Amino acid sequence: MSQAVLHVDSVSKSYGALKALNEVSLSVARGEFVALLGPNGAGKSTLFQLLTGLFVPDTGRIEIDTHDLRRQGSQALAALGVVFQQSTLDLDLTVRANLRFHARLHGMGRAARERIDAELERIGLVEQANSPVRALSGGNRRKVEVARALLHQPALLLMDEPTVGLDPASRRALLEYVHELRAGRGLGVLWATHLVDEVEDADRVIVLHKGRRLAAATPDALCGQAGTANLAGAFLTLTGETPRTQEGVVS
Ligand SMILES: Nc1ncnc2c1ncn2[C@@H]1O[C@H](COP(=O)(O)OP(=O)(O)OP(=O)(O)O)[C@@H](O)[C@H]1O
Repeated sequence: MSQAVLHVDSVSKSYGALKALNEVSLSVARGEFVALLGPNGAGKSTLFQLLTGLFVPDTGRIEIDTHDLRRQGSQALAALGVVFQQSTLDLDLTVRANLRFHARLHGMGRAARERIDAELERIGLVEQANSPVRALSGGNRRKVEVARALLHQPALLLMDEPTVGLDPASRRALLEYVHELRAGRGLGVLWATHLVDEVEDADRVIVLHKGRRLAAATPDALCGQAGTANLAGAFLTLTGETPRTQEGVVS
């Protein structure tokens, strides 16, 4: 496998008596799209909070683009782009102003303007650059968040349930867009979701359940291991929970 842009080694995190993550290990290689599939409460958000440095793991180790998050925090976080579950755009600022604010936070200086123009071009929103974010559709707002996360050219993109609240067409478009980015830029992607149909085209799927990593394999291998015809069946077999898709519960 090519060089890992994310390496999580035996990480645990408890809230009081509740073990939200129990010795979870995983990796993401450069140019790899890894789906983190888990039902509500599996520990996905907790893992993302550890990966973004908001919390510190009780035990275990996290490396981003070969930098230890604990000992080389600035370098590790500089290699990271994040799209959170809840939008963090300022709706009253223009698209460009939102991007400029992020560029300043990353100390991008003169490079910022060129990078902002390049990302606006890529997402096809050059004409909306000076419109307030509030005027954009939900799908386009998400694209602005991805563009923002990529401004400083990270090696790893974290997406925490990024399609929540989007209509089916916008969900598909966002997923396809991130798959293209991964292929075109050699970007490592960790995409957390509770929807099985979002992980079908992933290079690898990691199944997280009640804080434990139950499986990590290609979608085909996962079905093979579970002895099922599709991922929904594999998810049910592995977790005992009813799988969900964009359309709702799989019957
Ligand atoms: N700050 C907290 N204090 C106490 N318990 C928490 C806290 N945050 C999460 N938990 C618990 O830890 C477990 C994992 O939650 P987490 O939010 O990481 O899961 P998740 O997979 O992201 O689920 P969801 O999609 O519902 O957010 C759950 O049982 C949750 O109730």
